[in-house]
Amino acid sequence: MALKKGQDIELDIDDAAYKGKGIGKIDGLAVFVPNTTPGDRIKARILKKKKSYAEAKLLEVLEKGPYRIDPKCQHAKNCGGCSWQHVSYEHQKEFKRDQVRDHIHRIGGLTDLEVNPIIGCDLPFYYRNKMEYSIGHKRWLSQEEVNRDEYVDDRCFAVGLHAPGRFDKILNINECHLQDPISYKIMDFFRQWCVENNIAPFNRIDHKGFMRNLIIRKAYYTDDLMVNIVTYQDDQGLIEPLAEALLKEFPEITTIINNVNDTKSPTSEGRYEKIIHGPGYITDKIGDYRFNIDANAFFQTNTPQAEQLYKIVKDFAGIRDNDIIYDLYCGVGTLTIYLSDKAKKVVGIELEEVAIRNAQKNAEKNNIDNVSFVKGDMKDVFTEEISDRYGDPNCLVTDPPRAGMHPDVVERLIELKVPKIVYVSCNSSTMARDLKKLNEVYEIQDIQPVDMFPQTYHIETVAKLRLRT
Ligand SMILES: C[S@@+](CC[C@H](N)C(=O)[O-])C[C@H]1O[C@@H](n2cnc3c(N)ncnc32)[C@H](O)[C@@H]1O
Repeated sequence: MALKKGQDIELDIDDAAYKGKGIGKIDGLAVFVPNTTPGDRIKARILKKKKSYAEAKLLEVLEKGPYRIDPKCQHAKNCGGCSWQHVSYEHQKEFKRDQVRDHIHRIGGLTDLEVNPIIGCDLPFYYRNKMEYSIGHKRWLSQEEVNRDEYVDDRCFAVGLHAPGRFDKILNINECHLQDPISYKIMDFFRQWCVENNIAPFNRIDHKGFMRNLIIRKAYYTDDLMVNIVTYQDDQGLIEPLAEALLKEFPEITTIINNVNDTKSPTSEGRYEKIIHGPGYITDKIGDYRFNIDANAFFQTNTPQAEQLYKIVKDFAGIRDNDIIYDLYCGVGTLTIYLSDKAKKVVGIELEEVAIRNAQKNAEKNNIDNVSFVKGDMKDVFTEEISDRYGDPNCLVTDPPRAGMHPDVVERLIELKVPKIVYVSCNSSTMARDLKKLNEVYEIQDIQPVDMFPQTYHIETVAKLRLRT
């Protein structure tokens, strides 16, 4: 049967594909369908047809597969935030491990290597320490509303998450189970207050309006709770009564910030910020170290699981007293600092100026004096010059962004012949590509997936490498 765009089909889902989609086959052609799980029999509509695959949207589950459960959240079907809430957590973990194994074997060519069972999260919900809600003047319609085939007014003060792939439409939510429930309660109160007080949502098309984002950060180990209101103008006459109302309703709030982004750029980081209440930051902990987290600072979003991840990195690094460790792509230096207690010296390298400044502040706050930070693009700064300044590393940790390491950086690692390497990755496909090359010189001894983001398809993987003798 020749499939066509717009055609409705019935399909058995046989496997879980990358990015949380289910996959079934029609006449040998793979069809990818979000919100499905192996064992489901479904009705779906073809959205895209290519030579070697098709993409479809779910219309109806005709028979539920054995892994399917009812999602906790009423928005799960329409929200891009969670792609696997309809799958039991036990099976989410299995699917994630299968994905890592598939990448390591198929892309990395390391077919003899087994992948360890995934380290799951004790808290499969309410684990995020930060939620960034977007505000818009139009809401995303649910599938049911679209199917009703009648006009629905989508204009409103919408607060929630962006609809998948849309910068101008917001899925207007009133619950989200990824952060402590106080987060969506604050969001709900905030929306109601703005509507009652005629505050205009920011319109991303004509760049008019006032409210742009609401960001909530809640520390895991302390009671610190930050509300960061991102606006298009600096108008304290509007912000102050809102802050007062928030503090009256939620006395748990420890700090309120107003970030003013008066540019057209969609970023939630303001050109400047004002502290409306409290110290302007929250404090959280990883291991024995404390970190002050500003409104715009990066911090690992799942605090207890970041600690699990760092413990594995430390274990795979097998640190000795005299080790000089390089921490490539160090971000704000949390891992650099975590690794510093036993090593002689740890050198963090990172592209972003602001992250480097935060890393230095974090080291000072924790009284750590055996760490240094270098700013620059890895492919340009990770050179002999750094070795001349700090000594050749005998242990190296690398935690690149999703794209993996630049080929020049991989080449440099091959040249350097570091005795011990630990590779941390949020994208096992690019990690597998890099490991394939590194395998020429380094033996890949262990692959450990860690689930930092339950309900989503994201997965962290840690690999242990040793120089071949
Ligand atoms: C996955 S994060 C690292 C997180 C960090 N290891 C931690 O545990 O918090 C990747 C980091 O790489 C940085 N980065 C991205 N491209 C880079 C490049 N070309 N050179 C150096 N750093 C880069 C990003 O700014 C980001 O901080």
